[in-house]
Amino acid sequence: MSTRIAFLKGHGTENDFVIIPDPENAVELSPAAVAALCDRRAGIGGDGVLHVVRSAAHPEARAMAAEAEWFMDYRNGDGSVAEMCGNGTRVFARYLQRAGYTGEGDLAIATRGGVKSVHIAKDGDITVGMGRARLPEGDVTVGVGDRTWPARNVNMGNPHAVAFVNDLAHAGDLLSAPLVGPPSAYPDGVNVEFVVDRGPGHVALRVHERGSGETRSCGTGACAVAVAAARRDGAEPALTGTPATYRVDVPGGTLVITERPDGEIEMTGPAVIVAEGEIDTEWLESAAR
Ligand SMILES: N[C@@H](CCC[C@H](N)C(=O)O)C(=O)O
Repeated sequence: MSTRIAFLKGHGTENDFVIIPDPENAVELSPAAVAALCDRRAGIGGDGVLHVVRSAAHPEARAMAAEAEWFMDYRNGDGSVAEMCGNGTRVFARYLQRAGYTGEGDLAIATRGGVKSVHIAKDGDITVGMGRARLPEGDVTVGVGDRTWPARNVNMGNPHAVAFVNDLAHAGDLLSAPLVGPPSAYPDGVNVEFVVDRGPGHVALRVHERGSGETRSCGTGACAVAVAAARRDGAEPALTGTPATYRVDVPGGTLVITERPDGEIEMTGPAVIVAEGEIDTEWLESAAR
C-alpha cells in the first residue's frame, strides 16, 4: 500500500540536502533508499540526507539525549554514513526553527561527531561550534592527472586532505575522486579540498566529497582549509594567542571560519529551506530495490 513520508529540501551555500523529519525514528532509510532520494534525475536530488530524529529514539544518539534533544543522522548521497556535516548542521537547525522546535538563539544538536552548539542569529546566519581539529602526523599528497600537491591531513570529525594550488582549474572536472596518498592515511576514505589564496585571510576552494562527488560547498572542508591556512600563514591561534579568521569562498557562497586560541572552531553561514512535500513510499521502495 502506498503511504507518504514528509520531506523538505534545503541548502547551505548550495550544499543541498533532502530533510526527512522522523522524530521517533520510524522511517527505515537503507543506503539504497538514500541514494534514490539524492538522485538528481530520478529522485528529489541532493548531496546528502538529513534524517531528523530525537536523540532518545536513535541508538547512536541515546547517550547524547540529555545534552541535545535532536540527532542529525547524516548520510552522503551514495547512502554512506559520515561522522559530521557542517553545512548540514546549519540546515538541520533551520529546519528545527521552521518546524517550531526552536527559536532564534542557542541550541545543541547531536551528531556522530559529538554534540555541536548552534546559534541562530536574528540576521539569519547560523553559527556552529565545530569543535577542535585533529592534525594526524605524516605527509599526504593529492593528485589529479599528472599533477601532485603536498597536502595537510585535517580531521574535523570527518577526514580531509587540503591541498593549496595555483589555480582551482587544476583540480580538473572532479568527476572522479582525486588520488590521495598514502592510502593508510585515510582508511575510511577522504574529502579533498583544493585551495587558492584570494587575499589576506581570504581563500577559495573546490571540494570533492567522500560519498557525494564534487559539491558546491563543504562546511567541515572549509574549517579544515582555515586550519591548514592558519598553520601555513604562521597564524596558528594556539601559538599566537590570537583568533584566526578566514573568509572561505566556495562555489555556492561564502563561509566565515574562526579558530580560537583554545582550538575551538566556529563556522558561520546561511541555511535555507526551499521546499517541502511528500514522498510516495511505493516509489521509494521500488527505487531502492
Ligand atoms: N558537506 C559536508 C560534509 C559531508 C560528509 C562528507 N562527505 C564525508 O563523508 O565526510 C559538510 O558541509 O561538512
